[in-house]
Amino acid sequence: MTTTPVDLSVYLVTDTAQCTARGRSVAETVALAVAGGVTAVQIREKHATGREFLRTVLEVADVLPERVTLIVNDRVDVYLAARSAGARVTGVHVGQSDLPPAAVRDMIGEHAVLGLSAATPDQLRAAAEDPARVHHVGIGALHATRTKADAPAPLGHAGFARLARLSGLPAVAIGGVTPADLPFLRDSGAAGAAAVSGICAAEDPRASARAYARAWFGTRNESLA
Ligand SMILES: Cc1ncc(COP(=O)(O)OP(=O)(O)O)c(N)n1
Ligand SMILES: Cc1ncsc1CCOP(=O)(O)O
Ligand SMILES: [Mg+2]
Repeated sequence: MTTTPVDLSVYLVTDTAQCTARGRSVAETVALAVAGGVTAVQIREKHATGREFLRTVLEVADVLPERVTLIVNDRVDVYLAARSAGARVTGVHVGQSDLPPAAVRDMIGEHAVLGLSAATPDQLRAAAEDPARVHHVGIGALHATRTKADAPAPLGHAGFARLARLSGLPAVAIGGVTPADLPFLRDSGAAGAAAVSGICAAEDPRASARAYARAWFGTRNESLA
């Protein structure tokens, strides 16, 4: 059983209110961020109706090149509806209070990518052992964040590195992540770094995404030089 290969290195998680406050739609923000070098995008909608959420996913899928992974936060029904509509969506991200991985896996099928939030050694162990084949974990909060009111307490670099070492699955850092964190995260074995406000609330999402991509890849990738 295989899941789609994905590159989570520079992972944009969207926030509609932050995009709107900058006078841009989520899809416009994503298009700029992709031009700047993000490799994965998660659509996260905490206040939208199902219909609005689906519309946003379809709009984003339309502007995404095939190489960029598209993940739906929380809503398996929205993921399934987007797939039924022919959109290229890669998977779903759920947290510890959302549907359990086994229920999600049953609905999304064997090939879809399943991400799970984990903030403790027990949660990491359970994720790695879960027969639902969790693909990767989101570990946070790295730093304090104003984007998610109920985010777990900040781990700091040392706390993240300890959890990433314990994780049997690829680990993405989230929560207050800035480009300055990326060399440390990469060196501590993270599979990627996720950012919301650092890109959605930026004056120039393309330049901001580029700063994350350069910090992660260096100038190995000539298009980022
Ligand atoms: C990559 C990534 N990691 C963690 C989260 C947080 O998910 P969750 O704990 O379910 O919280 P909400 O995002 O649903 O508020 C994430 N979304 N992405
Ligand atoms: C969704 C989520 N999960 C843990 S922290 C967080 C929000 C991160 O937002 P920001 O990158 O703006 O700090
Ligand atoms: Mg969730």
